[in-house]
Amino acid sequence: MTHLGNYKLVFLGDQAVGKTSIITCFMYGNFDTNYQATIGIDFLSKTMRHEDTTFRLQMWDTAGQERFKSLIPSYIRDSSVAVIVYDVANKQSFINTSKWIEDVRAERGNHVIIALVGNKTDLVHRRQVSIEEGDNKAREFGALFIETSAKAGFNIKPLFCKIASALQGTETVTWTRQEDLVDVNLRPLTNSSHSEQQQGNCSC
Ligand SMILES: Nc1nc2c(ncn2[C@@H]2O[C@H](COP(=O)(O)OP(=O)(O)OP(=O)(O)O)[C@@H](O)[C@H]2O)c(=O)[nH]1
Repeated sequence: MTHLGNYKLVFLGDQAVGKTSIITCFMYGNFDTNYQATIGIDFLSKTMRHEDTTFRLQMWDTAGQERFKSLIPSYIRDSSVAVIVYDVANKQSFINTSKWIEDVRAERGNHVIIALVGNKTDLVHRRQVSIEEGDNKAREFGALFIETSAKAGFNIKPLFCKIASALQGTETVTWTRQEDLVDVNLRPLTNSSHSEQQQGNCSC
């Protein structure tokens, strides 16, 4: 049976890691090399279909700049998903994800899906964070994990499919079992990295 879920997603992470670019790629299938810092918080919404469910995703794109930090906690409080982004070519942005994850857990406990996202995989020769490091941190914090390139349109749709699968899981199980279910549900999707996903194509 088709039904509609309404979910709030908050995008967090350091300045210039690619939060806006990931959302723009997902929404419009394009990429802008010019950097325009997000001022405060931006809002976009998109409806996506996953299996027999239609999801309305309300996406809150936060600014990585320090001066806007005070705005963020109220958006964390309201969201059922936190997408925490780092740049695989910027080690410090990866280190700083721990603080974001801790903030989200402190506010929402287990009542939140956290997706850790290593962006800019196209910067192959500048990589400072391995897939293993990303995966280990995600496991440590009970988060989903995926690497993306907004520039190449790589793994962007699968990121949102992973999130949709996890949200579907939360409808049928209690929160304490959520992490088990996410593991089981998402295993087939983790293989999607063998080929670059075309924008608009959803592998799930
Ligand atoms: N090479 C490469 N560059 C990217 C990628 N994603 C984003 N960028 C570039 O990185 C810069 C910052 O991207 P944004 O999407 O604005 O980053 P942000 O995290 O939203 O930044 P704030 O709004 O300051 O928090 C821009 O110049 C983008 O073109 C990517 O996957 N690969």
